[in-house]
Amino acid sequence: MADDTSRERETRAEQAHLDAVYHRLEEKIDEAEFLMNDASQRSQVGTPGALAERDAQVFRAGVHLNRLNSEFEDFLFGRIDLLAGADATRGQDGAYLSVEPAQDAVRDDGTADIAETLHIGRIGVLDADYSPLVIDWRAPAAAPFYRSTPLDPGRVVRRRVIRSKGRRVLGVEDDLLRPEVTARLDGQALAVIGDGALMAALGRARGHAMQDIVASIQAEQDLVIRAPAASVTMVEGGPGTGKTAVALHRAAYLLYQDRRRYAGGILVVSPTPLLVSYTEGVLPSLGEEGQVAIRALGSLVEGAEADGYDAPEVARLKGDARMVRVLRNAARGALEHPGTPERLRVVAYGARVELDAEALREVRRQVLGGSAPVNLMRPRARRFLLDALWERSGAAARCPDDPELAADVREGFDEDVSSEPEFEEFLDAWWPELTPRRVLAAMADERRLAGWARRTLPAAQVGRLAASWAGLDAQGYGPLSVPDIALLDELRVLLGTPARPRQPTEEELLAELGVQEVTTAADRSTARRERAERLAEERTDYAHVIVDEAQDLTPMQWRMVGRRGRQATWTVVGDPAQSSWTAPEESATARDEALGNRPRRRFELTVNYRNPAEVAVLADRVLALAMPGVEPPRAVRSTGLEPRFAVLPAGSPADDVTEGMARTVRHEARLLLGEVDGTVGVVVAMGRRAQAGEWLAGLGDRVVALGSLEAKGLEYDATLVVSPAEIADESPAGLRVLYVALTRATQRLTVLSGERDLPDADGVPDLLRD
Ligand SMILES: Nc1ncnc2c1ncn2[C@@H]1O[C@H](COP(=O)(O)OP(=O)(O)OP(=O)(O)O)[C@@H](O)[C@H]1O
Repeated sequence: MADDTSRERETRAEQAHLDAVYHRLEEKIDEAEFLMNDASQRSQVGTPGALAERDAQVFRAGVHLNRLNSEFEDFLFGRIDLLAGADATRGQDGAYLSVEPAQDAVRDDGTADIAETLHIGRIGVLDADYSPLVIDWRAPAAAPFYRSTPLDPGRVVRRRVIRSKGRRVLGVEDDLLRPEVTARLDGQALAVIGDGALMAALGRARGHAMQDIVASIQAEQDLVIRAPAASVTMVEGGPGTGKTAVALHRAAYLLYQDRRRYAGGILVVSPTPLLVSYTEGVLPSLGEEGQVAIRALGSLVEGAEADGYDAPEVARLKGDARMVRVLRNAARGALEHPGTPERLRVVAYGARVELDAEALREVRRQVLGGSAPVNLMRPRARRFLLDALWERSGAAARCPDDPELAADVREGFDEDVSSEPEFEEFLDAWWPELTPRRVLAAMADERRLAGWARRTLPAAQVGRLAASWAGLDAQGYGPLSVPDIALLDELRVLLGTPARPRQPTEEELLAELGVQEVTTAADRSTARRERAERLAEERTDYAHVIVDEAQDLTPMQWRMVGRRGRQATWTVVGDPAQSSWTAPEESATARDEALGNRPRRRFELTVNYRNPAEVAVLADRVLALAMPGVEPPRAVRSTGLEPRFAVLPAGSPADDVTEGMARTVRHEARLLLGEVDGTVGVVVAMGRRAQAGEWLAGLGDRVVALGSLEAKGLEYDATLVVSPAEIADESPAGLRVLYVALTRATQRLTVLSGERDLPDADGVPDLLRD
């Protein structure tokens, strides 16, 4: 361990490097600004070639300035000191390419010289002489910063994490990867400061936003982040192993590595809006914005947004792949509605022709014999109606023998009928253009739904399903739950969207009027940006799709997500032991269908960075009940703070809200708030969500109440888990949901039991006893 003076000396040395980096950044900002000015002066020139060049320059300089001006909390965060490499070629970023040390890098007496020092940061910066001042964390030369371990150090002797804020270096933490070597740098012995950066990072207080882990990515995580973008990268790992963090860093890595390819957009699918807002800041902190869309499962369909939950049995039905058949029937059946006309009367060639209800039913049956989406069958419906009318009119019998003449007569008949406004009105009412929402609204009618679900869903469950949509109006607007969004997406495909004549753009209208467009470069760049934003919003097919908490996607949700990455490469991260979906095998089948026969690469993460060992031990008992035989991840940290067990006041039945329960939860939450600097999460059964929010009123914004399903993916410095038995009993996947609840704490855990939990004399509930 180094003394204070060497700590100060090392910090000062890093400060000098950071000063040099900022000096260089300022030079580059000046250069970029000069380019911008120069470009705008060239706008006077006015030839088309010069204008295009000016636009390109302004664009490049703008991007550059933007990146340099970004507020980086710790722009420079790492450093590695390396032995001489086995070969002496340099890569594009000025660093030596060799991963392995030269044979004579370490002398026989165990001494060695540091041959190269690399600083690692959020973006790369070259000095004026093209030597690397900072290496981008995603560049190949930065990989040893993450990959080297004492077992396999490669050229790295010392790995250093630099903590800084703005332009000030606050401190350094070192790991010595070759403790057996006595290394010298510029003639001085290599100092080693602190106990390593990982523990320092893990111990810090949490806020309501996830932090990036760029300074302390571990080797097994780095393998995933930098895995080649081959078809499907599957990552499994227990709670707290960094799956979400790794997935987000991988998005940034892919963009760095092949920006052109991923300009097609990266979609990150997250289970809840809470997790979306928790993770949203990570990519901007890595210097990436714009190309990555993080969306909750309830926000994947344009124009519909849901964050509500259904009762477990209803959610189970809505997620089941059998819903496809029900929806197909509904999409067709919903063509008939209370106002559907039962008779078609037209005048053709001066005579009245009529189709009655029976005839219309037969025509509808024939039209639906096709396989096209329902809304796209309208032209077919028109044709079949005309055929039926022609048949009924008897005109066929009076037709001339000459086929050409006969065709003319028939064409005249069709035109005659079609020109009647009544015919169009009839068609609109008889084959209306359906929207997914309208069909969902139709499914709220239990009798109709029973017909569409016959032979598919058990009759006894249809009523509950229909009742879940009772709040929708006839157009399908009203409260939606998250599983409804996948149903709307399926309906969107089953119904299809008829092509509409394209509206001319404003520019085209102006051009038609002979008006010359007069715009500035700034106007055009705004227009370009707006167009890009609009495209991003409308985008439904991505170049890469990352699915977080993949174990929770229902078969219907896999179908929805699969449609967004038909040509994509994929990263799928999850943990079967945390699945709140009741039929995980069905989900796995649906996942395999969505991913098709693309080759898979599998990775496993094995270390729990979130929970202290004291918390993990307790959670592992529930894991053993929920998934016997599954190996839990290894917790790397221990705090010496045992979880606390408290019991609700005697006589307050756990399934009845009482003053006592409210008081106890409040009291325990307050205790935890006093014990940690950061956040406190109070996790209750879904049925208690609303009440729990009220219990905590006035305790400030460091504490939040969560239903068990909402806790997915999140973490808090301290967690209060209220009645494990209530959480476990709430659904067939309840034990796995409880496992999620128990693995949210980074420091402290309190478990509060009611009578139903059968606590022992120490207050330990039945489910958590050894
Ligand atoms: N290498 C690392 N350095 C510092 N912190 C890390 C590292 N890896 C993970 N963490 C931290 O551990 C915590 C858990 O990470 P994350 O939420 O990504 O795990 P997860 O596997 O997605 O968990 P869960 O399955 O419970 O959702 C986060 O606070 C994350 O910042």
